[in-house]
Amino acid sequence: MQKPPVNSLNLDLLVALRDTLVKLEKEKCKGMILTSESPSVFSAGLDIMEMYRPDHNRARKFWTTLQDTWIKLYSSPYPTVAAINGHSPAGGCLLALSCEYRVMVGPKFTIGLNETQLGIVAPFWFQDCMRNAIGERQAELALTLGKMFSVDEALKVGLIDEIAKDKADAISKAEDFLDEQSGLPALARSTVKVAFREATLNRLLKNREADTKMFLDFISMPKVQQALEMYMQTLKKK
Ligand SMILES: CCCCC/C=C\CCC/C=C/CC(=O)SCCNC(=O)CCNC(=O)[C@H](O)C(C)(C)COP(=O)(O)OP(=O)(O)OC[C@H]1O[C@@H](n2cnc3c(N)ncnc32)[C@H](O)[C@@H]1OP(=O)(O)O
Repeated sequence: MQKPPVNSLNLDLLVALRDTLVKLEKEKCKGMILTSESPSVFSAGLDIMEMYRPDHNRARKFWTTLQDTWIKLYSSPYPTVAAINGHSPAGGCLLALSCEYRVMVGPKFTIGLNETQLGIVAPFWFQDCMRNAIGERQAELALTLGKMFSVDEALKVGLIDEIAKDKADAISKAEDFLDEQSGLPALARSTVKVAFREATLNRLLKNREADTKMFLDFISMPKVQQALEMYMQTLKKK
């Protein structure tokens, strides 16, 4: 990802990500490493400006493109690794969680689904991804708190798989993971992957329109708009 300053996921970046994932699948990609050009941020998550005082049609397109991107990434037949070389809150954490393996550069960055802290709610499929990685108990604790994990904490709870000392080390560890996968029969590998992920995928696939409506209704609430405005001001003041 290369959208300075913080790879916030606006409609344009999501379209680019989705189209890339579609292309990789068509071209029978052997493996993908998702990382960031930024030296300190993997992705700041959803672009707050897409949710603040939104145009209804654009907000709908934004959300359905996010759903498309997640579905493509989460169900990709080829192996995927997140080389998390910076902070990874909320939607950034979702992207990492949707890969099969996570290597994160330590020690100073943080990762987690922090939505509760902003007065917004992580959608059920964000929650499912966290639950699938760290288990029901730890996911409930993390999500209700909106906890951002340090790299050490993330490793301990199973949110990431390995710690790297810098980006080059993260990429090298990610390549090791891909090398290990490359010797396996591709169809058997992808069938097992999708079997593990099917229930989570189907939950969104069967409820896409309801999920979109919930998002649009939620961001139309004055209280939510107020929370987003205050949050943007805090970020700008910083
Ligand atoms: C009842 C059922 C309800 C169902 C609800 C359905 C849907 C609700 C939607 C819920 C989903 C939300 C998922 C999300 O992803 S929300 C976004 C959450 N993201 C964050 O909280 C991250 C915020 N950013 C940061 O914490 C930091 O920026 C950082 C990533 C740690 C990087 O810090 P630093 O390097 O110091 O950079 P700055 O803070 O100075 O930022 C630079 C620049 O970028 C702007 N910015 C940062 N993050 C965002 C963002 N997410 N969106 C838009 N813009 C962002 C920041 O304001 C600065 O701008 P200026 O240079 O103009 O000041």
